[in-house]
Amino acid sequence: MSTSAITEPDCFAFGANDLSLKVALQQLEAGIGRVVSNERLPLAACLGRALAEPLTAHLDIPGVDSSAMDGYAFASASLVPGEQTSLRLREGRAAAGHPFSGTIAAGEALKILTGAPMPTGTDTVVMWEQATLVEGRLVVPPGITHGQNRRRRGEDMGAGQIVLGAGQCLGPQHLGVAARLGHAELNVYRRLRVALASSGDELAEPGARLPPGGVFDANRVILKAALASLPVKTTDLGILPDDPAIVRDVLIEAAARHDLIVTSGGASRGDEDHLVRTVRTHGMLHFWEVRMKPGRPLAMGRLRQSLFIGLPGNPVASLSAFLLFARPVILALAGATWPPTPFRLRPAGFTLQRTRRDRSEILRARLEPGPAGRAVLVERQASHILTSLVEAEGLILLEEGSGDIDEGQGVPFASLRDLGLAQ
Ligand SMILES: Nc1nc2c(c(=O)[nH]1)N[C@H]1C(S)=C(S)[C@@H](COP(=O)(O)OP(=O)(O)OC[C@H]3O[C@@H](n4cnc5c(N)ncnc54)[C@H](O)[C@@H]3O)O[C@H]1N2
Ligand code: MOO
Repeated sequence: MSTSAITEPDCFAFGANDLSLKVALQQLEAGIGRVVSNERLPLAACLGRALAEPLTAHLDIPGVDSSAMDGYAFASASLVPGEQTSLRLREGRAAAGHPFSGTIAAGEALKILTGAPMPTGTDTVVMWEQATLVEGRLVVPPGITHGQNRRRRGEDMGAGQIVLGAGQCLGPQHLGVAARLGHAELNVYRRLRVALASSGDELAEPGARLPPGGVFDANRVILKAALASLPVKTTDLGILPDDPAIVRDVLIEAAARHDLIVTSGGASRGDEDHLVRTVRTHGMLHFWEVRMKPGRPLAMGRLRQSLFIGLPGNPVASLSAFLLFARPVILALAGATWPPTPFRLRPAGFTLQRTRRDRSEILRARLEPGPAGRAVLVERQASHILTSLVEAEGLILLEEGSGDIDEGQGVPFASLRDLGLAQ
């Protein structure tokens, strides 16, 4: 597969270990590049893909001046200012797809339907509800302005204008823009090949019998669903046991066929944290240990041809780290533009004494109803409390160094939707 602007062999190898969240994100944004090549696909298959080249309008849209309403077209110069005007109604009509071929003279009007090209000699449309027909003549009330109800040629898209930038992830509206310009295909980047695994002997598949001390695997379900909205093709590697030989074989095999391996669990330094050890032994590993809570044990590296992101095991930490770090990285690897920060200041509906200012804190919050929309914290904030992400509408990010929070003070809040969760 041919690639260009390929990511450095070890693109995570900058200022590893003990980074602030802000610096870590800045370094990733600067250091991560696309690793996928491009292909031409029919429009319907382009949904969710990143556009590989800018899309420039080669036509004016609308292609001609046309009517925005059902009514009557005439020249505004035919109207008597401040008074009602009687115009001679011409035979025939202009309809969408059926232009009127004649010319409308001064003092005349023609029936016109929404979307119809403006007949020669006309520049203004009165809606039929506002006009009256009196003995074959059209009476137009005062107050109709020049150009009213007329759509101008090229006012949506002008020929030569860039309407979609390269790297744009294509949603239904973007496909619509391409279709409106007459494109049946687009040049898009291939999907990033992502392998996803969970790790830990305690984990069991939902639906299976739970052994004593077992935990149903929630992270893989969450992450697979979150990946589904990105331009990736996910391979599910299942649950990796706490067995170094198996972990090694599965990861090395996956590395040969994927651009990126994403795992959760086994990311810290416990006896059974084999994932990171495998990557360190057979590839390159950077324990980032980003100064944030939750999500500090965030491992990044490379295993053979594949990049590696090791997310922490606690479900809230895993999803927060995925949304803040893995998602933008995946988008960039897949040729999409790095997403702008979704955090916006909201008034705090709480007070908080910050005991540790040497790390960023990610808190789950919801917005109070009403125009003020104060952000209030959900009650339980520990990183194993998965239901906190159901109670929450979004995350508050308190950067390291920032002080206590007083009620009413602006705090950076991003909705889960803006962070990339579809629902
Ligand atoms: N001595 C230290 N202990 C721990 C540290 C530390 O810095 N020093 N960090 C703590 C933090 S913070 C976190 S987060 C966890 C992360 O550790 P791991 O990534 O190695 O995660 P595990 O130990 O495998 O699991 C942690 C926790 O999460 C549960 N888990 C794991 N995977 C899943 C899954 N797929 N679905 C649901 N739940 C999962 C697992 O059962 C554990 O309860 O380490 C702390 N310890
Ligand atoms: O990442 Mo750990 O979950 O901070 O608690």
